[in-house]
Amino acid sequence: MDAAGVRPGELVLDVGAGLGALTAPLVRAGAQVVAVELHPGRADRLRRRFADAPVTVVRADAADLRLPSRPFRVVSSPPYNVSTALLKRLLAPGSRLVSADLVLQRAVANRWSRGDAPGANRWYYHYDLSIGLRLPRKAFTPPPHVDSAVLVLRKR
Ligand SMILES: C[S@@+](CC[C@H](N)C(=O)[O-])C[C@H]1O[C@@H](n2cnc3c(N)ncnc32)[C@H](O)[C@@H]1O
Repeated sequence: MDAAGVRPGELVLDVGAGLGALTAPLVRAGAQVVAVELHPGRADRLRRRFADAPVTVVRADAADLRLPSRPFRVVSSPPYNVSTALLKRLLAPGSRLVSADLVLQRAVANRWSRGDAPGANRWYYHYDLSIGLRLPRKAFTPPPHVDSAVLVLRKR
């Protein structure tokens, strides 16, 4: 969250919002948040938890996301199995994405930051991609089988 540098009033998507671990600090930073969550029970809990906050909860598949028509940022820890589909969607022509800070499987984040992802060369004209915080598996409960890292995208 600190590294993302979200400012008050910015529109931020939290994709795979879970129970709101990132949604809550985004609200504290003053963001207008769209929390996307596929699981119906978690989406309901998010709605209840953020009923009085500037949070819109959308029950949707991250791989099939409708993007905002105005500039937006993404701060998210999405499910690993939709990482590639989500990145392609965020970087598709016409996207108003300004920046993204995504917790991904480290190998996937490294591949994208090296420009070694399918069709990746296209977006290097428009975005800088780099590796941010490295997160060991023990940073999560329960620990996954792989390490993670934040893939940082910034529009040039
Ligand atoms: C890795 S957890 C992250 C939860 C929370 N953001 C956090 O940092 O603790 C991913 C979340 O994505 C949700 N999810 C799984 N598949 C999804 C999909 N296809 N679209 C949207 N959300 C999905 C899961 O239900 C889960 O809550």
